[in-house]
Amino acid sequence: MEVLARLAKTIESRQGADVKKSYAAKLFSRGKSKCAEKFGEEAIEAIIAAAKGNRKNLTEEAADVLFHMLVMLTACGVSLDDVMKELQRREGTSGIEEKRARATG
Ligand SMILES: N=c1c2ncn([C@@H]3O[C@H](COP(=O)(O)OP(=O)(O)OP(=O)(O)O)[C@@H](O)[C@H]3O)c2ncn1[C@@H]1O[C@H](COP(=O)(O)O)[C@@H](O)[C@H]1O
Repeated sequence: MEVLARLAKTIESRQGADVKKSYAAKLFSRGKSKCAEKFGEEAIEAIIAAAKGNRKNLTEEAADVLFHMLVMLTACGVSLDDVMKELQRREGTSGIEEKRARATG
């Protein structure tokens, strides 16, 4: 978790940085749609690794997914803290129960 929080801070600090020196800055400079597209590409690569049952490859692709998700969130003005708060709000509520409440409510 500490690594993810540190990475989020590093990524935030790359906004407006030199695109020749920072990959995150390069993505930001291409706009939020491009950041979202890259996240989608990495997610698909993770899906393929999972389907193939390749644990090493899936671990690497999952790291790419998390990195690109943080870039996308930052580009859209959503912080990791915002997402953590949403997860915290959901803590203790079963997904099954939540879905049932949505269907009936
Ligand atoms: N965790 C990562 C990380 N994971 C993946 N990547 C990069 O994500 C890219 C994905 O590769 P692709 O082939 O899909 O993309 P590409 O072909 O380079 O780009 P496109 O032309 O397709 O847009 C590679 O360049 C990887 O190096 C990362 N780049 C940076 N980080 C972290 O982010 C920090 C800030 O990085 P910079 O912004 O580069 O300073 C670094 O210190 C790292 O901790």
